[in-house]
Amino acid sequence: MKSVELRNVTFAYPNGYVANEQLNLQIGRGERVAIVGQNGAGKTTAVKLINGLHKPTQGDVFVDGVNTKDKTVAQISAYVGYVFQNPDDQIFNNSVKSEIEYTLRYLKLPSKDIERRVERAVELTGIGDYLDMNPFDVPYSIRKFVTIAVILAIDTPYLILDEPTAGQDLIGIKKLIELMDLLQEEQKSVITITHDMEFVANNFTRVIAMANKRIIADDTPRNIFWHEAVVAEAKIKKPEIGELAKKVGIGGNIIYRDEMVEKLSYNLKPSVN
Ligand SMILES: Nc1ncnc2c1ncn2[C@@H]1O[C@H](COP(=O)(O)OP(=O)(O)OP(=O)(O)O)[C@@H](O)[C@H]1O
Repeated sequence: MKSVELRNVTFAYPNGYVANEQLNLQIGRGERVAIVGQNGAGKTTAVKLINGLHKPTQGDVFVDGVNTKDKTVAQISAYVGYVFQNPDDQIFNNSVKSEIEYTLRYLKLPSKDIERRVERAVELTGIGDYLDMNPFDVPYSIRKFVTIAVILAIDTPYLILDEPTAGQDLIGIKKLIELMDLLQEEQKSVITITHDMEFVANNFTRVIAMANKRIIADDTPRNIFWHEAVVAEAKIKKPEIGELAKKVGIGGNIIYRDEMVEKLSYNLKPSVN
């Protein structure tokens, strides 16, 4: 099966700080996965292992069966695209268009192909009005879409989005969801780090919870959000509806508004007897 896989992976930064311990994880093509957990749990470190920016101190990372230790970051980035948490850490060209074109030119793709890829990435991210602007002059929410467009144009089978909803309004979030749906239809994998639990509950079926350098759960949103020990250890919050259901003592491990409405209307139905 084509997948990214972490096998018994431990990673220590050059200063000796161990940020990931004994990670085991497999994500197949076409899967959509959310990684959640407290600040400093090791989420960003883990995804940087997937795209080869970090190489494991112990254990192995495979991308479609190839060990990342045997490849350069540039080689792996043709398979795994990483959209940084902060777009300013990623952007270095002086126009939006040249930012999107940069890697494609580096890869020496034919100009017709570059044009086609840029056009598609721009259309999918809706940034057509900003192409000639300096990326640092466009609003933060758009700048994030510029960095997403860069990765879309490279057309990698795996995409990592670090905090994609941060700084986005409802329109931006809707655009992101449409994008993730489309990528999934194309059998591409989207791996998303996020602190936005509503976004997780509504858009993912697989959630990986991290705490203290380790993966502590890999399950559905409902099982994650109603596993109180996981919620406490990963320091995550249930989606608001889940919190409310817990407060008012409604059973059923609710995490969605519709479930809440259904449960409440059922409870309020007059008894037949
Ligand atoms: N270059 C580095 N050198 C040493 N320690 C680092 C380095 N980068 C990160 N760390 C440490 O590794 C730990 C894990 O960081 P990481 O960024 O992976 O966490 P995270 O779960 O993504 O957190 P957040 O949600 O805040 O982004 C943190 O304690 C962080 O301080």
